[in-house]
Amino acid sequence: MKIEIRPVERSEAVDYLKVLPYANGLPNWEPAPASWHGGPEAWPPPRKPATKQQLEAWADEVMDDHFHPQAAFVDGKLVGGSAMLSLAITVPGPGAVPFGGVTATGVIATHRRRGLLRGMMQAMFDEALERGEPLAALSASEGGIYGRFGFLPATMRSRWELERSDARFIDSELPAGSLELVDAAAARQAWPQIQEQIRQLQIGELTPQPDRWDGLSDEAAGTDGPMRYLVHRDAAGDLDGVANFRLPWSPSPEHTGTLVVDEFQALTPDAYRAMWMLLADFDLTRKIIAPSRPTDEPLRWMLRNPRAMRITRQSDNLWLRILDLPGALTARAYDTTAELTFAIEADSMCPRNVGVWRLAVSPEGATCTRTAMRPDLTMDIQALGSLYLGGMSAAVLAGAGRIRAHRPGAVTDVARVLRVDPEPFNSFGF
Ligand SMILES: CC(=O)SCCNC(=O)CCNC(=O)[C@H](O)C(C)(C)COP(=O)(O)OP(=O)(O)OC[C@H]1O[C@@H](n2cnc3c(N)ncnc32)[C@H](O)[C@@H]1OP(=O)(O)O
Repeated sequence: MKIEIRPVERSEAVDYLKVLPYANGLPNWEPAPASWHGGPEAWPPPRKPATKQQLEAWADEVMDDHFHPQAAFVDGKLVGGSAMLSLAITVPGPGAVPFGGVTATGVIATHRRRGLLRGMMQAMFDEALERGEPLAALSASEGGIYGRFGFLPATMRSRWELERSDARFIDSELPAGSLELVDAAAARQAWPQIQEQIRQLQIGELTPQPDRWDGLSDEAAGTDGPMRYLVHRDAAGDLDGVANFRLPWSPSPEHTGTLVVDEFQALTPDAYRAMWMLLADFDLTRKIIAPSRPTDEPLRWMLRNPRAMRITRQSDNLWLRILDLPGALTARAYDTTAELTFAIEADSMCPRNVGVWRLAVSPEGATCTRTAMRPDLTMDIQALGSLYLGGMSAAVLAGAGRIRAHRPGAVTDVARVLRVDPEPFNSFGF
């Protein structure tokens, strides 16, 4: 049996797509909005296998400059594929760091558990390092697969519900500014404007694909009901918030009167408050559901009864992997002056990360160099990826045995250096 792992050529791109679940009409994404919103939609959603024409069109897309597909061949037959998408993520600073986003991954059932994904992952890590991307990231289809490749969650997300009758606010006065329901064409214009400003402010947010909002429409899709679009303008008339929401139709009474907020971004606390005050008290609805939101949602603290906002699901969101340790740690900013020495004992896929490192940070910048000093702590490479954006608690990772302190206070020092507020969040995947 001859195994070959190498980049995909255009003549092989349709074969590459055919090993991926979505090309076969299978669900390939566990936490899809439909399953999260808990509405009447069947799960998995019905999907048709891709047509010949669709496959050819996608094949052209996968040869794009930002998409880097790898394939596994066994005795000359393409049996597995995985790809990295060159993207950027907002890090503390703020600034954006390029990363390789792992996506479109599958190995056919007869060839699984033989190391083919591991081989493709190694090839993608090596290519990302050559392109100068110090990080890799992904959304995981299953939680048990990607830890062994050095990934761990760095952002989380929550699904919550609120009964409309409980949506009473501590301050019921609407902030200055105006709300407007707009059509899809206006929403397609509003989203890139708002998202670009959010991206610069929100740690963990990703650079969107240029066509990200092309699909917004006023037409109904299945039982979902048509998407509705809400925008907010400040007192000067400048756009500062946008939301997409639906009122799903259903023959079953328990699903009627639900308002689902699929996307929501606000640039200011006033826009945030005004938009939620409208959406949470929408006539002819009984319940509001937000399927994918940051875990530190301020709306809870706008309510007279904070307990009324019920988290019904919490999940990992973006999994991060440090490929180039000094490159990654010096690419983000720090608002404190401190020094940390830490050891990474093992990293078989990126061996240059192994060693004892001295990280010296200040608001002016950071250096990260190898040192012969005794480390303050030892951590695994997964823990460092999880801590990198500032959202994960060092104490929790120490409690889990992923960080071992060699002097008192070392774990608290890591938290002081890396932690951010509010929590990092990416509002979409790839
Ligand atoms: C980022 C994304 O794109 S998410 C989408 C991922 N795709 C899917 O889930 C589609 C269905 N699954 C598949 O196609 C395949 O099982 C893949 C792509 C997930 C894994 O491909 P494989 O070639 O079988 O993985 P490979 O053999 O390299 O596995 C490496 C290790 O992961 C383990 N592993 C692989 N898949 C799984 C799994 N689903 N659950 C638990 N462990 C797994 C293997 O046992 C192996 O363990 P070891 O290193 O301890 O020996």
